[in-house]
Order: sequence, then structure tokens, then C-alpha cells
Amino acid sequence: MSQTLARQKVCFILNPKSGTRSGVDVPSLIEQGLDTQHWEPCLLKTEYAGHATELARQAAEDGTRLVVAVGGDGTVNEVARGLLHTNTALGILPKGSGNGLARHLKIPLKLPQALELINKATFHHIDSCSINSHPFFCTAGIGFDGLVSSAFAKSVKRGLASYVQLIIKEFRTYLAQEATIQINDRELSSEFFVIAFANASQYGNDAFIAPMADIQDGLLDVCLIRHVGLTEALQLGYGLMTKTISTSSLAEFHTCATVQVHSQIPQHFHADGEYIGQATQFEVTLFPKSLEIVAALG
Ligand SMILES: Nc1ncnc2c1ncn2[C@@H]1O[C@H](COP(=O)(O)OP(=O)(O)OP(=O)(O)O)[C@@H](O)[C@H]1O
Repeated sequence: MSQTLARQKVCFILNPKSGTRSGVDVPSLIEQGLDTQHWEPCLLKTEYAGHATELARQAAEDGTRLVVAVGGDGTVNEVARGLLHTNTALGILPKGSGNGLARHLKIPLKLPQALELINKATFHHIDSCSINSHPFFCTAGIGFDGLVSSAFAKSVKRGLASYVQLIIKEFRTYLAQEATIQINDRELSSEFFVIAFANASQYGNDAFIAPMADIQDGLLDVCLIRHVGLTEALQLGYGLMTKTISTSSLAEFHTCATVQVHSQIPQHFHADGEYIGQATQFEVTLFPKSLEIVAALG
């Protein structure tokens, strides 16, 4: 006697503005590649920034088992924050420019292969974090990388090349800022060029700010970078792209579940590469195994 299992709902949320590969025909890809014996699909397109969170929350309320973010880290962040504290899992079809979380989770960057992973439906739980109550899943940062995300938000150009151009432009005038960090009952005061918080190991584009970060270990990896001149910037850039920054004397690493930062002057900050604004007080917290995902984790 054959038994038919009920199909589960999957909702794809597509950001048409993300990434540089706008030519990909996502509806056809889903139509041709999705295992419709297992999944009952719907496809929604975002119409404005922030829309993906509303769509994901609604899909979770409607009993959808899996919501797939089709976009980059900004879209993934918006979808994932709509799924926190629900029984709905996150999937990713990476279509962004950096795809930091997808890369960390070993989700294939080729969309047909990423869809195959959705078909396999292997679920895991990962940690999530917040900076001043803004959820993030990959990385957040204060200082120079906050400033770069602010400049990138204003730029019309996407992609790695325009990111690098902005870094070079902003680096010329940026000065490290005085801050006090409370971490594991210790207080560290110094000028900091970057204070980075890593749930996943990389910013995106395989730029590894915390190569040893484990997204399931209940710990944030905090990377502190103090004074940076031109020589140090080149060394750090090399360390980021070769996964060797953790062995550099220019970067100091700590692991913790919460961290507070105080700065006399307002500092720019970002969550998952999206510019948030400026603040003088920062509270960064990790929530263990708080998001269910489909990924290729071992
Ligand atoms: N319909 C839309 N119109 C304009 N902006 C949108 C729309 N939908 C989403 N957005 C915004 O687009 C921004 C960029 O999206 P996303 O981060 O996914 O792509 P990306 O920047 O190319 O990739 P990555 O972050 O991986 O580099 C997000 O901040 C999101 O809020």
C-alpha cells in the first residue's frame, strides 16, 4: 500500500534589486528544479526595503515550513529576522554580491545546486545575534566598516569592485576612535579602527574577519583592530582574503556571549553589511541555536 506524505509549504522571497546577476530567471529555475512532491511552492517579490521581513513573518503565520531568501545578505537578514521565534526555517538561494552567510553555511553559489539543497531539506539550528536590538546572522561592526557600509548604502553601484573603491576612498581620511569595550569581565580602552562581531566567519566575498567562528557554538567572535596605517591596511587586506587574519599581530580576538561598547563620540555601525546609523553605546548579544536553517553544515 503506498502512502502519500502531505506536501510542505515553501515560500521564496525574491529581492529583484540584489546582486549583480539580475539576469537569473528565478521563477523558471524553481519551476524546473524544485521537488514538488515534497514542496508546495509560492514566490513573492519584494517591493521595497524591509518588505521581506513582513512577507516572511506572514508566511510563518500561515504555517509555511521553509522561507527561502533569494538575494544577498541584506535580504537574508530581512527574511531571517521575520522568522525568529517561529517554527519556520530559513533557506537561501544566494543572489547577492557578497553572500557571506550562504558561503559560511556552504550553500552552493550556483542557484540550481542551491535549490538541490532545498530539495534535500536537511535542517540545522544556528545562533543569531543582535546589535542594539538589530538582529544579525553573519557579522556586525562598529567604526571603519560601519562607515564603509554607510557609503555603500548611498552608492548606486553594487558588487565587490565598488566596495573596494569605497574602502580606499574612506580609508584616506578615517581616524581610529576612542572606545571602551566590556568583554568577559574585562575592560579594554583604546582607539579602535574596527570592532567587528562575527557569528559567521566572513563579511562576504570570502573576506574572512574571523576564520575560526563557529555559527553553532553559542559564542560571538570579536575582532579588535586598533591603529591602521597604509602598510597595516595592506597586511589586513591580505589576511582577510587568505583566511590568516587570526594569526596577524594587528588583530586581537575574543569570544563571548555578550559585549558592551562605549564611545565618547557617535560611531557608525552595521548589521550584516546594512548600515544602521550612529551610536555611542552598543550592546551586542548572541542567542544560541535560535534560527532553524537548511544548509550543508557537517
Ligand atoms: N524591491 C526593492 N527595492 C529596493 N530595495 C530593495 C527591494 N527589496 C529589497 N531591497 C533592499 O535591497 C538591499 C540590498 O539587498 P541584498 O543585500 O540582498 O543584495 P546585495 O547588497 O547585492 O548583496 P550582499 O548583501 O550579499 O552584498 C537590502 O538593503 C534590501 O532592504
